[in-house]
Amino acid sequence: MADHTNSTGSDVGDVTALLSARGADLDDLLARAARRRDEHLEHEGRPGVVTYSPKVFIPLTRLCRDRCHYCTFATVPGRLPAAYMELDEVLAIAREGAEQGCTEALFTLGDRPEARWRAAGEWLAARGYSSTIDYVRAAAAAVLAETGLLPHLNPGVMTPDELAVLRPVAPSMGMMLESTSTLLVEPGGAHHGSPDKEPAVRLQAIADAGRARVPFTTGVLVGIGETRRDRAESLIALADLSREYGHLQEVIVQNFRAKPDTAMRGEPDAEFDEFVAAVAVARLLMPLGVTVQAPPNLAGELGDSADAAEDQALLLRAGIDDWGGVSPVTPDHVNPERPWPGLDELARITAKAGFTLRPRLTVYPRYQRDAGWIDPAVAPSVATLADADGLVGMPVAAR
Ligand SMILES: O=c1nc2n(C[C@H](O)[C@H](O)[C@H](O)CO)c3cc(O)ccc3cc-2c(=O)[nH]1
Ligand SMILES: C[C@H]1O[C@@H](n2cnc3c(N)ncnc32)[C@H](O)[C@@H]1O
Ligand code: MET
Ligand code: SF4
Repeated sequence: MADHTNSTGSDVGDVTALLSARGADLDDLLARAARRRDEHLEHEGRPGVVTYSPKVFIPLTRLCRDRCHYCTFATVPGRLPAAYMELDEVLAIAREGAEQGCTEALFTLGDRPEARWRAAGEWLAARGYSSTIDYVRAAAAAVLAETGLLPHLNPGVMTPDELAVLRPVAPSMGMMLESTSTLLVEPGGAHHGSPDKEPAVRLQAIADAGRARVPFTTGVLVGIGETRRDRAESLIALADLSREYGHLQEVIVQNFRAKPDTAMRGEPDAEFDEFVAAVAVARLLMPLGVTVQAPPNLAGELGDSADAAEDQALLLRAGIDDWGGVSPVTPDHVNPERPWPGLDELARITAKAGFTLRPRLTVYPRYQRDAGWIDPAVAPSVATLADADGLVGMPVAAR
């Protein structure tokens, strides 16, 4: 096999060419991707169904040892009331989510802040936690026990030991690959100063999650300075990991949106056609059974709901089958300037494209059906929320 051909036979050059499709070629690409999505939904036993996860967002800590140039989430101790949220604050958000019909508690946080910030280490030590991951475990266990919401853990790079510790308190976890580009870690690149964004480290962590049999969410961030070829390599790498371990339940294709207070504030947002082509290529490369997700709140010009609706329709044409977590309670703390569309609006746009919008759990139906994916300690919590299809049954508050 030639160097440029990966193990599953996708040629990096061919995939790169697909990513540059425009005009009639882009229309063809989208049509192929849409057919593949329909085949995927048929394969999963839910034809015509596009999903979302009703969630609350729990930003357990906004301190981080990394310095991604696009990120507005990470900050310094002086700008925060405390290094971490207290357990009662976490539970208050989860309880409100339960009342509003949410089934997911998304824990998204900075990577290993205690390695950089004294305030983080002190906060943890004062409460008897040995690390951020140790506190994530405690907070997820409390949410599960007190509210029934299912934790989806997105704490950055996890070691095999950490995956093992977290598995009993969460039916699913995730971490974006972002990109396989090593250039981004060099001076001037978006990942310079972010040791956890080293591509080899991230690929290893995703493989480790597969070996630990954790239903896993990953994806790529489009428009952070990577080339089309990098993007092709990134998506091929994810398809390969999916084939090897079977743990990739969903691949997120997320478009970079410049934030005012970040190093990349002056960079243009990802061009939408460029992004949509990446969504379609992700769909064509992933094995059947892998969901392709794009967030609805990063579509369209800020504040222009007609434009957002147009972009969302384009994402459905490009083969997505899921909108990710959408919250009636909390903002998207990663993209705080971008509010969630209302669920009625999202259902309308989804219906206009010919699909039914349905809520799902953090862990997809096939991982509930197949043995060995969900830890016995958390399986009853999943079963309580799931309907016969493995999607959301009754809202938590109604139980
Ligand atoms: O609201 C957000 N949710 C994000 N999610 C959550 C996602 O929308 C859902 O929680 C998952 O689909 C699980 O249901 C992520 C989850 C991951 O595992 C990895 C990355 C992300 C990124 C975001 C994000 O930027 N904003
Ligand atoms: C949680 C995930 O959010 C994504 N993320 C972080 N910052 C931005 C941004 N400015 N625009 C879009 N996505 C972003 C990264 O992919 C990260 O892994
Ligand atoms: C706001 S990013 C949240 C998760 C983690 N810090 C990562 O980048 O992977
Ligand atoms: S994107 Fe994640 S890892 Fe990077 S600085 Fe922000 S919180 Fe830290």
